Amino acid sequence: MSESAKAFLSGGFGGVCLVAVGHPLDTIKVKMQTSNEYSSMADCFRKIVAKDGPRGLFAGMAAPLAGITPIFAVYFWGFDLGKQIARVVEGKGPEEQISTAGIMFAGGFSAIPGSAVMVPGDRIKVILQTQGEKKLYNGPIDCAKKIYAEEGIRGLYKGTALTLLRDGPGSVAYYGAYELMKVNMPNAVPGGASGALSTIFCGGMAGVFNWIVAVPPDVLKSRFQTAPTGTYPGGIRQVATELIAKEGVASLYKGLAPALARAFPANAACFLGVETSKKVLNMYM
Ligand SMILES: CC(=O)O[C@H](CC(=O)[O-])C[N+](C)(C)C
Repeated sequence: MSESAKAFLSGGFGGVCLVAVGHPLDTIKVKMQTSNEYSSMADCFRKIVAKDGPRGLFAGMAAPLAGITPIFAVYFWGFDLGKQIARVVEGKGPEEQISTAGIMFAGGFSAIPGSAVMVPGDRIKVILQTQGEKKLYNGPIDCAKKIYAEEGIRGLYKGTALTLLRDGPGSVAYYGAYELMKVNMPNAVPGGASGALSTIFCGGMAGVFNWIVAVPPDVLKSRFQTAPTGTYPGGIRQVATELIAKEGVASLYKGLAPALARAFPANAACFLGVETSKKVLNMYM
């Protein structure tokens, strides 16, 4: 089996591990980003559980679970493709380590195919996570059908530019941090293999670096994607200027705490899933 196919399959498995661990914290993050009724993560957690029970924390999880496998498969495949491009540009062989700039390039590159598959599922997820009492949508399929009926394919791709703005720089930080930390760990082995503990630490930190960079565009994206059609004719600039004017610059970092709280465990699980499944694939294929 080719390295690209292995990157695709192990990325998909990593994505499943990430959702299983990270979705409840993602729900808290999106609720805090789109409403002012919560004073802290703990307050948000309490209010969700009081209102909807523990199930409330898992609202909208079917869409990312079904969607995250192909999304992470494509991201990790895109990263591998980016590394292959960098390797050719740098004139390196398949076993040779590419430069830091090459890794950063590959990370940013992965956001192009990654965002293309991520946006529709991500829009459905934030809408389901933030729908109030009225429950306009009966799950992800109903939500997708209604968006498509009302807004067409453009509706499903609403927020694409903001997703690229979030995941381009975010993926540079994500893959860059993981790869660079991994080769500098005390137990690092040439070629990249390392123990489970380093994978957990480097994977968790990759998630943290990703979100430090990604939260401001993510706040704008959540606002934009959940606003009624026609609210922001001026696009990204209008979302940003209105948010800053009404709620201050600090509001761009709304949801940072839950994003970081989710980032470490979810991405530690993701990279552990990726590395473990890659080892299994290497053993048998
Ligand atoms: C926004 C997002 O999906 O970030 C991923 C990490 C996470 O915590 O979900 C990283 N990446 C964009 C590289 C897939």
